[in-house]
Amino acid sequence: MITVSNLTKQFRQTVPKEGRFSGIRTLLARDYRIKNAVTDISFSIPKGEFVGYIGPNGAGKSTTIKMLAGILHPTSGTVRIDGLSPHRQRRAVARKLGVLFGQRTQLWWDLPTADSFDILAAMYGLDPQRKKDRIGLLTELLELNAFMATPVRKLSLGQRMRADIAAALLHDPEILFFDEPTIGLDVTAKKNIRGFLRQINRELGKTILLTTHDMDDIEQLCSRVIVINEGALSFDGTIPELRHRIGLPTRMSVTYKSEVVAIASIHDALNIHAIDGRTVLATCNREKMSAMEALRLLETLGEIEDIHMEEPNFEDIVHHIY
Ligand SMILES: Nc1ncnc2c1ncn2[C@@H]1O[C@H](COP(=O)(O)OP(=O)(O)OP(=O)(O)O)[C@@H](O)[C@H]1O
Repeated sequence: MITVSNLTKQFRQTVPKEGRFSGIRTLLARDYRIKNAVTDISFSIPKGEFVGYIGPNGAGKSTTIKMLAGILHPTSGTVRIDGLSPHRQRRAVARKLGVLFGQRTQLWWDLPTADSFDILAAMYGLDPQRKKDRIGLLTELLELNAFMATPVRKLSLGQRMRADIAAALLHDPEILFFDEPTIGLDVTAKKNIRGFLRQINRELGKTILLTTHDMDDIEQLCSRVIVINEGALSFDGTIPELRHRIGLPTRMSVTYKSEVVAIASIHDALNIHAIDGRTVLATCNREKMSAMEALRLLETLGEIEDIHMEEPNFEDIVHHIY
């Protein structure tokens, strides 16, 4: 459904001047440098998949999305959406795509929310019955009823995001690009938005590419994650595969019934980090040793009263790949 082959985007950036009147001199200067925002990335996304597209600030995520949506033209390489070029067949591709940029709204700020849907429906050429059906379905799905008559500028951020998601879905596109749909939301609003995104993928069968800095979004929603770093693709696979690749150890805190005698090491895959009276802090490499084996070895140090195990969290794993 989405095929990206050797995609590259370079920007020409002005080299800033230093010293007196640097602002004006930079404006007048003709010195440029080439910035490789996206370098030779390839991936394909089949219909119905929910893919997280992540990377640190400035990694090239928005630049990629803009090329996928036909807003930017690649320096080299190709993008195909159902076999079509987003840049050359922009209109046909626009019918297949819904795009949301969480930091900006595509709704009309001073108009009631419903009026924005009317304008968008006219732009997409929806006939009156189709428009009624689509707005009815999306109002129910995204719980928009309470604020359809409210001007967009008066909506809470969570309401505005729901209205923007509805706007992206109005023409019933097959593919959705969501760029930071949970940015700035409180925990409850985030949970709600995640619920809607899950429904849009699972119940409406839409293909979703999600960009976010919130790793809970990725962990809770995406079956696959693509990581981009300094413009280059650094990982493409499932979350368990990413955990396996980074292989961070499991942390264990063990409390014994009596004080533990200091010991340097028990096994290569089981590191003892600290012993404090009756408590031992250890890490276990789960690639090399099961939790049961670790427990058996820890039992050789004394009678265990309590044990607390902490799997590496997804944020730490991602931090290692960035
Ligand atoms: N129009 C432009 N002209 C020049 N450089 C640009 C332009 N757009 C983006 N860049 C540069 O390309 C790089 C990638 O930017 P991009 O916005 O794609 O990153 P991002 O991964 O979306 O970052 P963030 O998470 O901060 O939104 C950055 O170094 C950015 O400064």
